[in-house]
Amino acid sequence: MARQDLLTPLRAETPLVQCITNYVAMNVAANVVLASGASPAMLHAAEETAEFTPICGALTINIGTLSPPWAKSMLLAAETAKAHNIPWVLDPVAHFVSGYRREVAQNLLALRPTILRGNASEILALGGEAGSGKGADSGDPVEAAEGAAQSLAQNYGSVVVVTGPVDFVTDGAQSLRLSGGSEIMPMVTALGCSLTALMGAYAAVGPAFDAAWSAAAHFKVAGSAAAEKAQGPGSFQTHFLDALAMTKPGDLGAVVRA
Ligand SMILES: Nc1ncnc2c1ncn2[C@@H]1O[C@H](COP(=O)(O)OP(=O)(O)OP(=O)(O)O)[C@@H](O)[C@H]1O
Ligand SMILES: Cc1ncsc1CCO
Ligand SMILES: [Mg+2]
Repeated sequence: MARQDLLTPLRAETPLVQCITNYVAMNVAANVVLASGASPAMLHAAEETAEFTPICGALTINIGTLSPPWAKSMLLAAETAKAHNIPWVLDPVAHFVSGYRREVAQNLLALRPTILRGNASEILALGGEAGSGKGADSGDPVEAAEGAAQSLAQNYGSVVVVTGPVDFVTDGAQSLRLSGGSEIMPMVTALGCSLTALMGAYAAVGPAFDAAWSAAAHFKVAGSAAAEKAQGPGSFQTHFLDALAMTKPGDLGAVVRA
């Protein structure tokens, strides 16, 4: 029997999601969350966290264009979300490229994110294994990071998602894979960051494991549909937003594999 996705509650509840993300992804991610059926707010000032984070359905944190004031906001927002039982998602972009970034990523991970999403190189390195990441881009196959994903899930109580040609989702006990999408997707910047934001939206309306695979499946379904119409990375972006909006509840289970 097909798994029940969370697209119906997402569109019914249109949750407010605080997305602390990088300068590259801000606009892309806000459009992705809106097109999919939720309400993004790209607020990151530490001074606003105490009032704003508690009224959100979820929080997402992406360290893509990290600097000290942002790191302070991220840690404060994650602590606030935890204190209010609000689900939060961590995207440790390129955390292995510097000691500073590694340290901030570890401090955030220690706050036990509800969902951790990264590409294979990011998840391998978080698990303490050597990878071949090139900045924000992955240089490793998803399968190579499955063991690290399972260990991280068990150690931090998080659902861990590794994205790539086939996505891997695990909570340390149960795992599944998602096929589909398009080879054009890694040629468009910030789609992974946008998926992280969408995972927050889904986490606001259902359990973490279902939220993680529903969001990842929404991207796979819309990515396949957009690729049929796109002529390249430029037109793909437009078709992808349209396809996210046109995806229907019940469409998502089709890309799930054991
Ligand atoms: N070769 C591929 N074929 C199909 N889908 C892909 C492929 N590569 C990535 N994707 C999809 O693209 C989306 C983004 O995943 P990706 O692993 O590229 O994130 P990322 O490296 O963190 O991206 P970024 O840092 O640019 O935001 C996911 O939905 C993933 O399933
Ligand atoms: C290209 C890039 N550089 C820092 S963050 C980002 C967006 C994709 O992760
Ligand atoms: Mg990324």
